[in-house]
Amino acid sequence: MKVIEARGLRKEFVVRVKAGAIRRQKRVVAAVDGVDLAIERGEMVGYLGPNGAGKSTTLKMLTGVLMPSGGDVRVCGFTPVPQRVKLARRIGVVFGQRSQLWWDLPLGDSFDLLRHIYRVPAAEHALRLDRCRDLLDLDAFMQTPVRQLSLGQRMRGELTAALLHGPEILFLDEPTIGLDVVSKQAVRGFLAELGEKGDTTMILTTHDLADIERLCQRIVVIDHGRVVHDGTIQALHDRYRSRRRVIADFDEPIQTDIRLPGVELESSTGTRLIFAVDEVGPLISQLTQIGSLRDLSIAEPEIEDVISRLYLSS
Ligand SMILES: Nc1ncnc2c1ncn2[C@@H]1O[C@H](COP(=O)(O)OP(=O)(O)OP(=O)(O)O)[C@@H](O)[C@H]1O
Repeated sequence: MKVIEARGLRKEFVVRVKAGAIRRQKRVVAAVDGVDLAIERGEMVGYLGPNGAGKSTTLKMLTGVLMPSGGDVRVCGFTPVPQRVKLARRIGVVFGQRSQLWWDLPLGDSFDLLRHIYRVPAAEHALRLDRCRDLLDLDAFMQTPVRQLSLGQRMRGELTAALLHGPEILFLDEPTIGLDVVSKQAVRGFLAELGEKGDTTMILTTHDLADIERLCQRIVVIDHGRVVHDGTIQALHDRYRSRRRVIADFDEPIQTDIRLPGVELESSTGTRLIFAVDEVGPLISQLTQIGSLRDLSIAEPEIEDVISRLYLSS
């Protein structure tokens, strides 16, 4: 069952641009320019794109914060802006840059208030909160006013706040931005576990590709407001012919003129040779013949490489 369906989704903004020394002219820019999106229940989708590509604007339209300029959109069967109140009960939102907590109240009091706002039965609320307290280690700062929390603590609080009413879809805009390594791992681990249960759909924007590798089976890449890729990470590697790297270290400085189909020498620095390869086997048998091999490692293609190539080419 599809929980998000968008066809030709579009958002235009009117901006003022310089036209001469003093004069400013109005110009219409399409931040989102005809996006089609169909997301099934339980999917975890990474929504990627360079700065200004239109990611946040899309999420704002899907969550009922912004009115689209064109196209059709349904989320959980609702049209987001006119049915925003009904939709709010079915979705959870975490915008890394903004808070849904009460700054002056202890974190735990924000959770109580949210229970009343969403009218969640006490037992259900307690069950979900217990789980978050446990998995996100909240106990040490439940009584701390939100304004005194560190960013990592606050983000764990934000995630909890977004989940207490049991949403079907979780929208996450940069959920790990600015977090240290440990907090990032805690947040990713928590989201991965939530995703594995299969009843929460997640759509997440991030510039941290480790989030995507850990969490998303599918990625949608947007640039200049248009979708330029929609599929698995593997499909992206296939499309851009991402190749594995073979790193060979020799006991003595070495030069080689190995020529094999699908093998390219990327760098040669003294005792180290680095190759980009389609197939590892034939190269390795040649390497063992040309010198005394000290160490050999094979690196899988980096998602960063392929995404940056995609941004550059679109
Ligand atoms: N309220 C607004 N008024 C005018 N232009 C806007 C407004 N909001 C966004 N834009 C423009 O729309 C485009 C898309 O912005 P958006 O915030 O959706 O990008 P993004 O992909 O989320 O970027 P980032 O990765 O930097 O957060 C940008 O060019 C931005 O300047």
